[in-house]
Parts: sequence; C-alpha cells; structure tokens
Amino acid sequence: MATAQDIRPRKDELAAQAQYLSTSPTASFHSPSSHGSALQRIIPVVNAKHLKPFATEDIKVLLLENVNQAGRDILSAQGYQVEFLKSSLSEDQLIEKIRDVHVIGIRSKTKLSERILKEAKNLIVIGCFCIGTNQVDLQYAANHGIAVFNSPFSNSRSVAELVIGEIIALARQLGDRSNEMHNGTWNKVSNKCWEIRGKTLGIVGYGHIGAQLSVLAESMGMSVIFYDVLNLMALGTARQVETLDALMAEADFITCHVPEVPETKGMIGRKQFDQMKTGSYLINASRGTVVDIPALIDAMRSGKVAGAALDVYPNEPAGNGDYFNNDLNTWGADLRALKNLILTPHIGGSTEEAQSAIGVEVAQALTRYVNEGTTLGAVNLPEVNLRSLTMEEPDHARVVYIHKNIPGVLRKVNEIIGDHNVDKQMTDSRGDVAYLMADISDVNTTNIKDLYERLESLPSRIMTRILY
Ligand SMILES: NC(=O)C1=CN([C@@H]2O[C@H](COP(=O)(O)OP(=O)(O)OC[C@H]3O[C@@H](n4cnc5c(N)ncnc54)[C@H](O)[C@@H]3O)[C@@H](O)[C@H]2O)C=CC1
Ligand SMILES: O=C(O)CCC(=O)C(=O)O
Repeated sequence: MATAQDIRPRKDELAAQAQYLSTSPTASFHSPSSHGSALQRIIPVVNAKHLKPFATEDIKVLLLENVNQAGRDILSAQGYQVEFLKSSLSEDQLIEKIRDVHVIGIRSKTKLSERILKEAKNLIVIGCFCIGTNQVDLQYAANHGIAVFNSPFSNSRSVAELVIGEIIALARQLGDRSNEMHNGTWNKVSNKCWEIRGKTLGIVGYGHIGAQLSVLAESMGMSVIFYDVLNLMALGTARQVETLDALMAEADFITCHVPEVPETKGMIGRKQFDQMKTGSYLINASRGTVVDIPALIDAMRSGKVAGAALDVYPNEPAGNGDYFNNDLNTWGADLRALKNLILTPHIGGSTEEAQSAIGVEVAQALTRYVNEGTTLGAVNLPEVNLRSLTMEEPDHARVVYIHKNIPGVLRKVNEIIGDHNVDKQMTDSRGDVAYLMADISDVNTTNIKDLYERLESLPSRIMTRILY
C-alpha cells in the first residue's frame, strides 16, 4: 500500500503539465461562503515539472454517487486506481471501503461523519462533486490533514433555471393538469392560475444561485426582493429587505437558497407560513432541513400556500428506486397527496452541463492536491500555492507539512529543512490548522526519507507529504 513516505522514484512522465486555468472556486464578488481569497488563477508554467507524491498506480480513489465521466477520466488518466459506484453506501459499507482509499469523491448524499473519517487512515483528500459540503465533518477533516474541495458554482445556473420553470409551473398548476391528462381527464380551468409578470419573488439567500435567479426572474417581469444575513449588492432593480418576516409578508413566490447550517434548520416553519400572503407559493431547492415539512403540509391544506415545489428532503435515499415513502420520511404519504405540489428527486444540479463542469473542476482540484499539494479552493484548509517547479529543477522536492497552529512550529520545521536550500516557501493557517509548503533543491531520495522522518516526529505534525 502506498504511504506518504514511500519515496520510490516515480515513472518518468515528461508529458507537459495540464494547463489548468480554473479560477479559485471560492472567489466571488460577494460569496459569503468564500474564505476571503481574491480571484486567483493557477498560472500555467512553461516546462513545468509534473510532481507526484509516489507511484500513482498506488493511489486509490473511490467515487460514489455516479460522479460524471469527465471527472472519472481525469483521475484515471493520472494512473490512479479508480473505483466507481453509482449510488452512495451505507455507513458500514463505507467504513469498509474508506479504510483503503487516499481520495474519495462524493455528492450530496454520502455523509462523511467523524465516525466514518476516523476509519479513513489513508485518506488525504475529499472531493464533493457538488456545491454543498454540509455532508462532511469539515473540522474533523481539517484537524486530521484531510483537504476538502467542492465545486462552488458549476451547477448554480441549473438550479436557477429549475426554479424559474417551477415558478411558472406552480402559477399555472401545470403538474396537476399534466397528471390529470395522464389519467385521461380534460380539466380546462383558469381559476387561480396566474401570469408571473408583475408578481414579487422573495429570495432567501442571495448567493450564487439566488443572485442568478434574481436576474432571470426580473427578465420575465417579476419584482425581486431578497433576504440574506449579509448586506449584498442587489442586481438589477432587486431590493434587499431587512428581515425574513418582511420577505415572507411581501412576496408572492418564496424560494430558499441558503446552506444547511444550524441557523437555517427549520428556518421556514409555522411562524413563517403564517406570515405568508394567502395564496402564495414556496420553493425549496436548498437543503431538506430548511423547511419544516409538516408545517408546509398544514399550510397547503389550509389554502395559505397555493403551491410548492420541493427538490430536497431531510432524508433522501442512497440510490434510485421506490423509496419515497413513510419509511424514509414519516410524512411522505401526506405530502404526496397534496395538489399543486411539484416533487423532484434532488435534481437541481442534475444537468449534463453542470455535471461535466463539476466533474472536471473537482477532479482537477483533487489531482492538483494529490500531485502538487496545492490547496487553492479547499473549503477547510488555508489556501496555499507555490509556483510550479520546472523541468530544469530535477533534484528538487516539495515538502507539504500540515500542522497544529501553535507557536514555535516554523522554527522547528526550518531547522529541519534549512539543511537544504529552500527555494521558496509559503505558510498559512486557518483556525487550529496550518499548512506549509516549501520547495527545496539538491535533494536525493535518502535526504527525502530523512526529512520525512524528522518532520513526522515533531509533536505539531498532522500530516507530512513529500512530492518530487
Ligand atoms: N438542489 C440542488 O441540487 C442544489 C442545492 N444546492 C444548495 O443550495 C445552497 C445555496 O447555494 P449557493 O447559492 O451556491 O450558495 P452561496 O453560498 O453562494 O449562497 C448562500 C447564501 O445564503 C446566505 N445565508 C446563509 N445563512 C443564511 C441565513 N441564516 N439567512 C439568510 N441567508 C443566509 C449567505 O449569506 C449566502 O449569500 C447550497 O448550500 C446547497 O445546499 C446547491 C446546488 C444544487
Ligand atoms: O447533484 C447533487 O448530487 C447535489 C447537488 C447539490 O445539492 C449541491 O451541489 O449542493
């Protein structure tokens, strides 16, 4: 099994380095979930040396939840051993599998809790092939030197378009009319069917998706208001309101685009439904815990809410099949019986465009991290990057030292690597964890082994990797 200290000379791979030009996934003009980085680019270096940690055929990658082919191809092309599964796994199955792997790729269903990550002794990096990272214990991962990457906006447009479709479908009761026709019933009605022009859309969470939706909705003649914990620039003629209460009371259509965090759990509950205008509509394509579904059922039965669209649920099945029943969520049957309710199986980001873009973006981030130690775009570690080594620097090695953020560590590390020529070095910290990268020259495999062992023996050590 490959380990980080395995310093066998890598195969001679002189292929030019992939010319990554991806923007930093956390860079955004207003994203609150970004970690403060300005727009950063991975600048392609002519004649860059392709660093590798150890024999790449030893790197085991487990991809769950039908990760897109484009991403699978990038990882396989590196020579990694890639195992691909269409669905997610039960906790026990996952524990068995994760023990072995260095890289895991998931989407929104696989929960990487502390219990599971504790078993992942070889894991160095997690790729969330989606936006949300609430399914991963990010702090536990950081404290154990496991980097986490996601794709923060590649499926935003797909979600926004789905919501636009749903606004019209709800206003015109399209789901019900279509179901009736499928059952042979002709039911030509205009009662309580509306144009969306001139209606007010209330967006809860004005991030990547909310802002995109704002532009689309205005172009169809809607007025847009939004509520966000941050003070944000309103696009077009949209208007930020001070409170969620104000948004609930004013909007005709309310759509949720907040992350799953403790503050958003049950954010739309009985009190909020009471505040809504009678005959208004609710859409949730964020996370299932954001809306109190029994309260929604009551609000729809009473006529307060005239229609709703749900794409996400507190419990979602691991794979496709006949699972949307009361075993999954106790209120499943009550929900399914409601009129003018569009239920979709978490497909907000499920378009060909989004999935292949996400596949490429996350697979490239994983490859860069495994091969070069670059953390640009990581959601739980500081963002650290060094200019690439070139082919003219054959006896160089890159030291990656993830350590506890405590005083005195840099002095100790520099005592160790300072025996060699340190060409360049960068270090940054995030909370309790710090990440150091240094390129050193004129080192042979014996030096590298020695460096590795000395760094590993420091009490501050979380994880050491040497790439060359
Ligand atoms: N249905 C699906 O397939 C998909 C669902 N999602 C979900 O949508 C969520 C939003 O995605 P993005 O727009 O890309 O995220 P984002 O991070 O760009 O925006 C989220 C916005 O919510 C705001 N926010 C956070 N807590 C809040 C609170 N308590 N009250 C009001 N506003 C709050 C933030 O300030 C931010 O502006 C994701 O976290 C994910 O869970 C994302 C993609 C696909
Ligand atoms: O497509 C998926 O599996 C998950 C989409 C999603 O919810 C996300 O990107 O956060």
